[in-house]
Amino acid sequence: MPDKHSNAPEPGTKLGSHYSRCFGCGDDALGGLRVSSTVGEGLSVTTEFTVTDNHQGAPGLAHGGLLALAFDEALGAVNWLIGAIAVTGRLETDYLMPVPVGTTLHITAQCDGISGRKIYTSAVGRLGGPEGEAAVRATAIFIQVGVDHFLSNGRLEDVQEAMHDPEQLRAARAFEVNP
Ligand SMILES: CCCCC/C=C\C/C=C\C/C=C\C/C=C\CCCC(=O)SCCNC(=O)CCNC(=O)[C@H](O)C(C)(C)COP(=O)(O)OP(=O)(O)OC[C@H]1O[C@@H](n2cnc3c(N)ncnc32)[C@H](O)[C@@H]1OP(=O)(O)O
Repeated sequence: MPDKHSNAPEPGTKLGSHYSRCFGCGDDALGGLRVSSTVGEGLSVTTEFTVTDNHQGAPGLAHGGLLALAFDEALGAVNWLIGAIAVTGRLETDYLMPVPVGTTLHITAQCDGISGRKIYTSAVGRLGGPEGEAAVRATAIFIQVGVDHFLSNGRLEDVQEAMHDPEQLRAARAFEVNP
């Protein structure tokens, strides 16, 4: 297990968005999920995702791909706690129960271990409250990358815009990154 980063936020802290145009958590992403994660105990976070009319895959039911997105976001937020910049290498989801429109999925995500650049994470999403029945489970492997991953692969105009966004700089500082 990795150590918690010395500058990791305290339990109960809302992490905010890591990028304002992120379709999972950003305020500037049209139609995005806008989920936010809160630091939990140890190397865990909690994330709530309320399913709306816009998230349907079948009548009245959430689309599995959007649920996977919410989990990608929750699992990715765990990396804040260990101060690692990482991208999703693998994401696996188990859909245990249908998730109806109007319900809130209470996701708890945690770090399970680290090996070289690989960060192993897992999460469960419950309906009806944080102690409710498990509806979705997910595991993911994040791969640690340097900031050059974004600088050399991202679209230049978006990278430049992000570098002038004070919120992005705040997120980058949390990772001791100087963009
Ligand atoms: C402009 C300033 C930006 C500043 C940013 C600042 C802060 C960022 C902050 C915040 C983050 C906070 C929250 C995040 C919330 C949500 C996150 C969403 C994340 C995403 O949504 S992100 C998009 C989807 N994601 C991709 O777009 C990845 C595309 N991909 C690649 O870019 C490469 O593929 C890469 C880099 C993954 C690896 O490439 P590579 O060449 O660097 O490394 P290599 O292949 O050598 O692998 C090294 C070791 O990882 C193992 N490994 C590799 N791939 C694996 C896989 N798929 N499954 C299992 N293990 C895998 C190997 O087996 C080896 O393991 P071993 O060492 O044991 O052999």
